[in-house]
Amino acid sequence: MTTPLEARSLIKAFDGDAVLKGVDLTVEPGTVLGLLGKNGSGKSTLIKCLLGLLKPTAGEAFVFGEDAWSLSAAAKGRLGYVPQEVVTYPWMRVRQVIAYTGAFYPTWNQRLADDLCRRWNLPLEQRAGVLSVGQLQTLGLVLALGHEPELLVLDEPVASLDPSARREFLRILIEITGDGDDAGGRVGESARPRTVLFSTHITSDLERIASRLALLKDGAIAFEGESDALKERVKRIRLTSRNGALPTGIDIPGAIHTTVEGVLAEATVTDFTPDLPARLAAENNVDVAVVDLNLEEIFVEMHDE
Ligand SMILES: Nc1ncnc2c1ncn2[C@@H]1O[C@H](COP(=O)(O)OP(=O)(O)OP(=O)(O)O)[C@@H](O)[C@H]1O
Repeated sequence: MTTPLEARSLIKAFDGDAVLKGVDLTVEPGTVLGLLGKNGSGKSTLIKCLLGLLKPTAGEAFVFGEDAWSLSAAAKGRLGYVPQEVVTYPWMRVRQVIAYTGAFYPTWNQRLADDLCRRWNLPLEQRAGVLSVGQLQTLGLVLALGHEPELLVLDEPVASLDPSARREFLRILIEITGDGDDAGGRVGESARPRTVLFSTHITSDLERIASRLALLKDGAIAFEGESDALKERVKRIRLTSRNGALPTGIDIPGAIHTTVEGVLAEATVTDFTPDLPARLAAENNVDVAVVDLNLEEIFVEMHDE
């Protein structure tokens, strides 16, 4: 099976200012990869370079093994993309926009599109130009899902959705990316593996649906892997002195944000290993407690480094 998306040493600079400084990223078939990064970290830029919508300054991007910059119509047909700002034909009614888009795809599933519109309460007779930002984003999702793409790329897909539309969207995403007998689920009945790349700031959404995470930081991928692996690697540790005083200059390997207050020291470590607590305890005459962090806390810690 060909790799749906790949970036190799991707560099993108605007007016000589590099936003992406050498990104290597492979999105394997069947994965739901959440792309996480601060505002302005380059998530949209990376997505656009990956899809051939922006020309990289250097490096390469591939979609289904094809050079993203000269993508064939066949590869484009296997791909669904929702940009951060959905642009459509304002004078058309929602129903017409959907029919117009569907006409481009031999695999268009109108039943699926109708189903999604119903579930997201899209006003089919409304002119697209007067839709709210959230409704427009929902329409973008219908347009991207209607041809049952193998690869879905979503740039902050839920940013403008209200909580109930967001929940419904995530439910649908879980359905279509479900594996085994449920592949395709009720939405789209094909059993093709679905690969999803989506960028977001909303870490709780990532926690629910992403099988893997990529953290974009300082123009490169700071972490790529299963979210559980990230949680195993990044922990907060609390050291309490056993004799009323902490040694000066405690050396905690991989520590970011160390605070010392009286007999208590706290640090976040980015390369935690199970033997670390016992080692620190023995070396410093302290009691060590390990605190698990959720993705949001990890995101904040790693960016405040
Ligand atoms: N066409 C462009 N010309 C000049 N600079 C650009 C262009 N597109 C993006 N940038 C700059 O690149 C940086 C990254 O922008 P990008 O939109 O990729 O970030 P992002 O991570 O998607 O941000 P957000 O989470 O806020 O959407 C920003 O500083 C932005 O100003």
